[in-house]
Amino acid sequence: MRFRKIHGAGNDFILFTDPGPRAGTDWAKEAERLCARRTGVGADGLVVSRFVSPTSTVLDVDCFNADGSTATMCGNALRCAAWAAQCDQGFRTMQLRMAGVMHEATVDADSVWVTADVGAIQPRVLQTVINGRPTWFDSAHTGTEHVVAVVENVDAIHTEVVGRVVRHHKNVAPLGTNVNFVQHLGGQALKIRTYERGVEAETLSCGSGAVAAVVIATMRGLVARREVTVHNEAGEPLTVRPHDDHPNRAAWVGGPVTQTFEGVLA
Ligand SMILES: N[C@H](CCC[C@H](N)C(=O)O)C(=O)O
Repeated sequence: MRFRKIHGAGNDFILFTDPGPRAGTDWAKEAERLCARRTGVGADGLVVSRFVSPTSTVLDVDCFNADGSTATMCGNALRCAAWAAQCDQGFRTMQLRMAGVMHEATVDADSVWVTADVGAIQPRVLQTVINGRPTWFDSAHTGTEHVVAVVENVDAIHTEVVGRVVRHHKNVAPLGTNVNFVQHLGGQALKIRTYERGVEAETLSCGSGAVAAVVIATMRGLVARREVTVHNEAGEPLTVRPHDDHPNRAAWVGGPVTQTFEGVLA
């Protein structure tokens, strides 16, 4: 079976495009096996993308985290699936359905954009001590669970240590959460580090996390409600801007997509 190894601004995936019916495939188990960095292909997640019909521009996209859990939303996986569809079929705009939610996508020369729904926001959902300082996290649902702490310097944080504690905090049980640390760089620019649930590690970028960061930074008055650049560990920033038709309920997130290689499973 052929696959693409592809990343959206450093968030890397094993992507299967139109893999046929494959009725017996346990994709969750395959995600765990193939995402393993040493014994598999290595990735943050496994993505299966299928056109709903041969003539349609609608794709069904399933995303599994490296631990086999299902991601209800993954902005970077959607961006990678849209890039691949453009590459294979030539469509520049399409719709992508993930976990029953429809997303729009646009493929430009150097960026791939997808929409993320913005749901409930809960200020001060939990507090923990970071480097001796009590720090609040706000939550923002952007298709999946995210909490965001605004800090002075994201580079001073032991992301994996704090991320793991917050991810399991009783106030976000039983689902847990993705954990974002955000620094305001001034103007319309943020810097982010994300600990991802399901990968159980820091990833180099996170689309829905970038949207959550912008939602919280806007709520706190740090940035204005227009385009924001979100710098990440990959050094490949994502751009987040409000959706033109319903700016309070959805955002576009865009940035680079890179195919690293294609392969055939043994
Ligand atoms: N990296 C993803 C989010 C994955 C979410 C996943 N970790 C979960 O909540 O299950 C993104 O680009 O939006």
